[in-house]
Amino acid sequence: MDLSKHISSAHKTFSVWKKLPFRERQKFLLKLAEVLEKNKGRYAATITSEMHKPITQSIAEIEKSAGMIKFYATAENVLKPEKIKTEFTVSEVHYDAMGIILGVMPWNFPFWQVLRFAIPAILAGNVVLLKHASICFGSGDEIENAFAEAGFPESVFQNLRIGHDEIREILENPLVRGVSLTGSEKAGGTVAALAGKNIKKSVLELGGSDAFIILEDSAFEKAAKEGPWAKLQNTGQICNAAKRFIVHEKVEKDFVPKFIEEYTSYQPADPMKKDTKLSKMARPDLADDLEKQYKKALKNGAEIILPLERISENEFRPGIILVKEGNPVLQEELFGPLAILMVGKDDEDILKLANDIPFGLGNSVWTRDKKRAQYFIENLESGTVSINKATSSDTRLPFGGAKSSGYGVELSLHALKEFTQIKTVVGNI
Ligand SMILES: O=CCCCC(=O)O
Repeated sequence: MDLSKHISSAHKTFSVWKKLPFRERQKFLLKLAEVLEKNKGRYAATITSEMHKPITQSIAEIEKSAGMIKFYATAENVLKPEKIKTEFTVSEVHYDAMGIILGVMPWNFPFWQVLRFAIPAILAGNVVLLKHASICFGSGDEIENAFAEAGFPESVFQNLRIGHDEIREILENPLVRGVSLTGSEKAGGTVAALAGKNIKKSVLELGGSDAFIILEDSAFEKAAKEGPWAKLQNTGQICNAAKRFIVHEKVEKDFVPKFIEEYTSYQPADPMKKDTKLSKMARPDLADDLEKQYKKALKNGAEIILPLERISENEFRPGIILVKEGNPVLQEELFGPLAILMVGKDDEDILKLANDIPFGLGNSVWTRDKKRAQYFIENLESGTVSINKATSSDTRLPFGGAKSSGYGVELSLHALKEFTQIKTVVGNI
């Protein structure tokens, strides 16, 4: 592929797009949201055929994406110049568009992840190149076509059917000013190093192993109902899924049977059927990795609560293991239908278990006691803390990670500033 052709076309468009007023750019977004709503059945079928997500979850992904686009289409312009009081007649902060931004995006939410990065970047006046996961090139094409159908100028958004090797060439091009990556820690480190070498801004949204903490004073029946969904939607392949269920020892006996009952209602089935809640994993090699982690956990003392049963090359009956501190599997992300259960003796112990991992995306705490909730809010090391609800992203609120889960912010009005150049204007005129 002639990358320079795509980059120069993007650059040409950038010089016009960045000059359009914020409100004019927003009008294109409203049309894009309409296109998504109109074509949602087709887009959802593409997602499911490419990465096997149950069809109702693919539809929900398109609906959530359309809602997010509408949020930005009607958002306050937080990028207008800010006046600062000084002794000068003019002192202002401007937020200038940066240029071409590359998105390196994963297969687990083939529309949502791409759009939640691209929309605020584009609304801020940038243009976008996409390197999608190779199993989701069809979704990438659909997104590019959706921009065209909504009437965006050509090359505001381009899907490049390229491999990892071309990322270097793109980031070395001086017209490309930044990169946003959602994916593994390994991919994030590699791409961020390339960006750093070329002095380009990067935003990283990486893995997680979030805790779902159930204290003895909580509405634990509700937690037992929501917990399995928090773990198993998208067949457990979500960065901010609840991956470790840390239960207070005083409620273990009440919580665990209810949790297992709900958990076993998730069994793999045809992803195209409307009542399917769990499906195949995206690729057989990912199922191999999960099975290896399962075996490693057991070898290091984990106990089986529910066995992880492989029933085809990329399909499992979901499993649960009871894991104790020190098991090396706790330092890894389990990206699939295998949950970890841990038991803590008091709040301090539970907090220690929750934080003792390399990641920090979105922990969830269940308690009726405001003081105890406050203790966890202040001390959990993660980008999000959810109280008495499962963690999930919300367009209106910032989304990002702590520690090895990444850096930078997506969603909310904060994301609008991620790919802007702050320009200080000061003096007398
Ligand atoms: O893998 C990360 C997916 C994020 C899903 C969400 O936005 O809730």
